Amino acid sequence: YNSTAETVWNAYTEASWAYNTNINEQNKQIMPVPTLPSLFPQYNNLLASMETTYSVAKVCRDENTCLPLDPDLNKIMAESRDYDELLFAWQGWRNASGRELRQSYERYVELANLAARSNGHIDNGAFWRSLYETPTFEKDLEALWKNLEPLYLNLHTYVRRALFKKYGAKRINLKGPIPAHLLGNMWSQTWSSIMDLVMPYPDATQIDVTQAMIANGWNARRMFNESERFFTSLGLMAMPDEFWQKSMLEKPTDREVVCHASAWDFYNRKDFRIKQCTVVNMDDLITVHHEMGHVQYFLQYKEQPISFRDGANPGFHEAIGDVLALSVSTPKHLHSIGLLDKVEDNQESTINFLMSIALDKIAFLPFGYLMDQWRWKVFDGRIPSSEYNKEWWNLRLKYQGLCPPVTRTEEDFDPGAKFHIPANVPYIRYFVSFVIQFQFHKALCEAAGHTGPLHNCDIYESKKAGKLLGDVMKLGYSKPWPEAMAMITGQPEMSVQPLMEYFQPLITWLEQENKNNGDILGWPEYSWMPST
Ligand SMILES: C[C@H](NC(=O)O)C(=O)O
Ligand SMILES: [Zn+2]
Repeated sequence: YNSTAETVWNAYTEASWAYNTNINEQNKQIMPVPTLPSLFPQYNNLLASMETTYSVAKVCRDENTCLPLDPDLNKIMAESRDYDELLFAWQGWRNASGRELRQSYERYVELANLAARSNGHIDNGAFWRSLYETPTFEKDLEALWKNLEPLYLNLHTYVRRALFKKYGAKRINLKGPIPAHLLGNMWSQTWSSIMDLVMPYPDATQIDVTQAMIANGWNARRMFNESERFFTSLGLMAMPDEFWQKSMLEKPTDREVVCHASAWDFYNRKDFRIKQCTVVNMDDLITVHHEMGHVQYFLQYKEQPISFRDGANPGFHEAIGDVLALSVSTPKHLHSIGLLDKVEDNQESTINFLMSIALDKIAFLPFGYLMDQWRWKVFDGRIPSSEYNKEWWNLRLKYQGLCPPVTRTEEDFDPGAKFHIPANVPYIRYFVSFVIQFQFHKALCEAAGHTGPLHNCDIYESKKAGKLLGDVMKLGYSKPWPEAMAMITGQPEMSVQPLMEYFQPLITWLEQENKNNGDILGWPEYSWMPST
């Protein structure tokens, strides 16, 4: 089986790569040709066409200026502070992507459930959850969220106050949800792009790495080289030559591609690639480490039988790169690679630094949690297609405290405006990753002999930390993930304690700040919407 599967999976992956890096009819046909005797050629075709619709969608200002998501609309969402310009990009993207996908998605749900049932699962959501081999998985996740919710509520209240200062009372209700297009990101999933609006201490150290990267002439290749250097500094593996020859590290100018970053295993133990439309900024430097973490995992488990060439659970695979990025993001490390001119070790700089990390890591948690809450209910029928968008916004309100800036209807299909929905990529893996990556970080910091606050830890050059991580990656999917968890952290469970420890100084500061401002946590005026 192993040798046959290697051949067949390699062929399919090559065909899929050809299509993802050059979207055209011919490559699409080659991909659904059932290299695997697939029962569902129409299923493969439907998946390909949904991913194509998403990846080629553009928003036109006028007949000769049409903007793709990557990099143009993402840049507007991150940098514009003009309420109406942000609304143009936000609404335009949902019209061009989500709306166009609603019909296909309804068919996809039927076929995905059919495929899952043909493999013995009650529905596709059950199949996705089965990969965690944890009977109490949903209960465990809810318990993690309940522990994290107070942290998110404090951040939400603080950011809402800052946006109130910027956009005023007509657009921000201090007792209501936040309009979803003002958070610096197309999906409001990470908020670090609005750090300038929420900076706790503007006179203290502020980490604007993007300017430094540009000023120091960084390019995509440099970003990947820096990431590789961090991995090898831990005694982990360098990228094989084929990686540098065959990866797509920048957006081509002569063809359509799927820009959403991804890492690829070609199942021949030699060929591993990343496809990323890299932009020179801090966000993408973190993404580079995220994707390189996937390739490191591929390299570490490549001698496993093909059935075990996967993460201990999907969350493990998403966490590896992010763990290293936690070290790279420290002022100390950024200074050592010439991206920060001075490191100040005082309370104000610490709060600024923790805020910049929290705007990505804490802000993300409710989004990471709700994405598959919505899909699990779609797959098991609790959310009928007639309520796709209503239930999506109910979850966005319940967990993220967001509201749409303009009225939504069932003509819209806002979940379809997020890559993973049309691309059939599960998402709870990122919620799991954002919790366990702090457990891994704490364990590796201890192995590296770090003393002092967890948020200052940089495991750079620690061979002990590298060995701890490498030994677990070598297992791949061959052992139950609690065993892998225990190998790293000394205990088998997911826990929010390391995350809370990391952010403790900020938690204290946020609680005090919100009290000083007389602000409430949450959004009791839940039906409020901004006046258009
Ligand atoms: C968090 C998730 N990361 C990824 O797809 O690699 C995302 O981008 O939405
Ligand atoms: Zn990933």
